[in-house]
Amino acid sequence: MAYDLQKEEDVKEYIENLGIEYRFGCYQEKKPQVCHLLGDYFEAVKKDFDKARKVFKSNCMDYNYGKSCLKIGNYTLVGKGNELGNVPEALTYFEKGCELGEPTACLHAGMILTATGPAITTKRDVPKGFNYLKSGCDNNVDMACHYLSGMYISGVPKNVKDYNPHRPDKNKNIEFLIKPDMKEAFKFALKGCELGNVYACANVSMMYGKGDGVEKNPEESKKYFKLAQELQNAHETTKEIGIIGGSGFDDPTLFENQVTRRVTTPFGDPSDVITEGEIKGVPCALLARHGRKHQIQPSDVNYRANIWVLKEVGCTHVLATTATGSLVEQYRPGDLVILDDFIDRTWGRKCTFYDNSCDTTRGVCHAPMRPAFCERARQALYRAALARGYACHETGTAVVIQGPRFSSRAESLMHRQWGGHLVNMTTVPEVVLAKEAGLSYAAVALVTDYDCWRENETAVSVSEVLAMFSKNVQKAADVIVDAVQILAAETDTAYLDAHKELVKSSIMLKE
Ligand SMILES: CSC[C@H]1O[C@H](OP(=O)(O)O)[C@H](O)[C@@H]1O
Ligand SMILES: Nc1ncnc2[nH]cnc12
Repeated sequence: MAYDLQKEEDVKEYIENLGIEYRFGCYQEKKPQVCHLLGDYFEAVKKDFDKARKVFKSNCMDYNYGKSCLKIGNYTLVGKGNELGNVPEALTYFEKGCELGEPTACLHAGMILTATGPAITTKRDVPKGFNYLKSGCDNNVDMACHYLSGMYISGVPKNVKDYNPHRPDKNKNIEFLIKPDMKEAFKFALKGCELGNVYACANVSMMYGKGDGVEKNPEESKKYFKLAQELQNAHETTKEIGIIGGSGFDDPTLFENQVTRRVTTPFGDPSDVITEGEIKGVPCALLARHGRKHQIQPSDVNYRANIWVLKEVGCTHVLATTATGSLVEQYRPGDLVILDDFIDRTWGRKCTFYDNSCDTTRGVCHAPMRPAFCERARQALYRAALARGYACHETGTAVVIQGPRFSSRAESLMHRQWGGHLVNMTTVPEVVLAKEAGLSYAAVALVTDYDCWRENETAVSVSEVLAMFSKNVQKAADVIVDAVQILAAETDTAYLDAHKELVKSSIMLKE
């Protein structure tokens, strides 16, 4: 029958029939391509992730369909709901997917096998991982080529602990599994760039500029720099929105068509995998600030890698959640607050990209902190909260303490006197680094407790924070989901350029 897809009833019927057709094609006719479509249907239309997972798994294992192996690998890597990800199991699916000719699965298998860092639970096998990455790159996965290029730029040490990323001169005598080789690095960067990877183009430009692995050529350097800029701008107008989930907030089921990627950065590994997908059609990327198992304490979070990775996957905005204590009576547990300022009480955290540890961020960056947060992103969060009818305060100053301990009573009273409304442990340096990265950044705080300043009341505890957060987490999720839509619908994006210009004008660099 012919459907008029302008009509709601026809669309509904069409979608139902599609489900029937896919079930028939998969269960009766046993066609793997149709089973994959059925999995997508369960995931994207029915939002029934358990069914989708079962279909993808069986289609990978029983019918050897590579694309389904990639899907079930991603599901297994991220975990779902309260179920945690299982990296070794995910790896088996990616390896199988790669062997079945699905090149993105090769990228994921290669990244897992070569990755290092606290979140890695698989045995490192660099030669095997290298081969997977090579196969991904040979089959035109730009990120695989970029990753290989990075391996050759720095070399891959046999023992990661021997390696000093900031002092190349100290690495001369250590044993490498892959020796630094700028010629190879250039070859892979060039291919990554040709495939449209902005960071690979930036590396090609750098190598031509310095004569690293290729003859020095300022003209070519400029050409590739321009290409990198163009690719970056093209990315940025697509408005991918990064979400940093704080304590109690890391729900990838918000996403449609999700894939996960384990991406590293010049500043080390981010807290966990990046989950990319869409929220009602808007491209988004989610990162759990403390890792999905909440295994990283506030002062050990690699904030630089977290912000960098979101920028690297193409985010223009970052919306963050944070669980906060209240320092004033009117900000009650359960309320939302859109942060507009902070007082920094942290110490020893890496709070700038511009410390000469990375070639792409040279000079000294004196970023202005008034306003600290992006006003447009803040307003999007606030409008979203109001439209939902949630108790939400339009402004609030967060005192950011070092943690992991909570404040003493005397400190809490002092923070109140300073004019703080809220207290947490993570907004600095996250907001500062987002500013340096030229991103539009805002944070919705969920008030979980009254810290410890009130007379005759027990002091805050982790169980209180988590219980309050989980009771109200839906509010934070709703506000983020709606703010994503508001930001994506905006046509005047001059403020995004202003963020980037601000960074440029804040950098001091003598040529
Ligand atoms: C779990 S209690 C303290 C912890 O909660 C907040 O985390 P996040 O900002 O990531 O939501 C607070 O900043 C502390 O890190
Ligand atoms: N009272 C508090 N102090 C610091 N961080 C917090 N996160 C939630 N409540 C907090």
